Amino acid sequence: MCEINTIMEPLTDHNKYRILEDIITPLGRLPYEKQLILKRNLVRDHVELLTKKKCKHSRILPITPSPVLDHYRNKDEFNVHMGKDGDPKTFGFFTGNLGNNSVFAVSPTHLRNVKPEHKQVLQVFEDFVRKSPLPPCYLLNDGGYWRQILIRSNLKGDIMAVVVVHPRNRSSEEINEEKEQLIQHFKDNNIQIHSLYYHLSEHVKSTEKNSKLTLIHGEPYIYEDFLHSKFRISPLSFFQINVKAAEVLHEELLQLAEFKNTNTLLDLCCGIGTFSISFAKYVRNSVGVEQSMSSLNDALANCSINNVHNCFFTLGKLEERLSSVYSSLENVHELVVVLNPGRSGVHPRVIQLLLDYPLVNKLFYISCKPDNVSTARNVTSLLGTGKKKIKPFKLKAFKPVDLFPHTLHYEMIMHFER
Ligand SMILES: C[S@@+](CC[C@H](N)C(=O)[O-])C[C@H]1O[C@@H](n2cnc3c(N)ncnc32)[C@H](O)[C@@H]1O
Repeated sequence: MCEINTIMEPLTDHNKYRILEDIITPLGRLPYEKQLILKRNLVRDHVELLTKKKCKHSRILPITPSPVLDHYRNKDEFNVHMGKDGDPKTFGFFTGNLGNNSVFAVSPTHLRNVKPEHKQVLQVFEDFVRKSPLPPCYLLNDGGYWRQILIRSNLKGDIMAVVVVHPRNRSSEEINEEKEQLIQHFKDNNIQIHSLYYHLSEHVKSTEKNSKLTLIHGEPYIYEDFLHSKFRISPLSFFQINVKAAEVLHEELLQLAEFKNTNTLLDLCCGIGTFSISFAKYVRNSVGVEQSMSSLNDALANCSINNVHNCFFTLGKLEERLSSVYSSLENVHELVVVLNPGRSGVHPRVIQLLLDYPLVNKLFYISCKPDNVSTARNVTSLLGTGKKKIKPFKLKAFKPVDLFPHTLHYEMIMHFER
């Protein structure tokens, strides 16, 4: 599924790159110091929204800047649509207005947060698709084939690409021929792809559960050096997009958490295990919960790669697994919870389970979208349900970290205790 960036100004072939910059990197023309001042004010607004103006501003710690400003995105999804120049096989971000049927794909060429290597892979892939006799797929029922390319990379420059196509009723011979030609095309253009996958998907949102992902060239994984560990990343696993700033986020959390070697860390929404594994040496043990099989398998592999033996991981949705995780905990003295869900927060049941469990007294809620309504609901519930028997949490501090320079986004660590 792809987001459409709605615009007011009519899009033309001349203004398309500027408009895309204004949408994706709206702060990009300001010096970084000014961007941080603006974000500081944004953080205050969000804190007022989250706490209904009840929080003292002194609890808001200064925003930590990102150590890298440009070309930091290690993952991009480019979808196909009509280009403003009339080319029906244009890959990029969708811009326009669904209401009057004027959606166009605009190439990321001018975006300063996108890596040049990603732009180059995209360009070579788009050339291939434009020469292909197979049509683009804008809608699931339009008979088209080419849909999307997902490009990710590590700091070393290894590239992983996932080409998403709609198989229709094309024969496997025809699809295999397309795959071979694509591999050859990348070689002919001197593009080295470390891992090249093909994803046959008949669904709006292509996931590991609903459709088949096949490695067609190279190695199955890329690896990233992160803090003092090494992390395996599968094509559909979550990994923070700005690696160097994510390291800063982990360091900030480490300072706030003041872990003791008697602590058990509950790493909720643990992804490929970066919190558990990075903090393994500071705590007695940790338990991670994650709903994505691909991320969880990476987390397990990452423990062995890093020789870590005190982290345990369990697969499932938090709202379904948390009670049994509590039951499995043995000799726990002090729990520290790190909850790091996606932009829409967690199910209210998760918050209730956290409130109900007497050993949860220190909790860090990390959000990339603190102004989201569901996140705000999660925070409000943690601060008090109105039920007398349940002790609510207090907010000790807000620590924003800028993971997304030039955009209006940042990560917020919210420190709760009771
Ligand atoms: C923002 S990512 C954070 C991952 C990890 N903490 C990190 O920093 O790399 C959110 C993760 O939560 C997982 N997730 C989202 N909702 C979940 C749920 N209800 N139960 C378990 N995991 C969930 C997603 O699959 C994703 O891997």
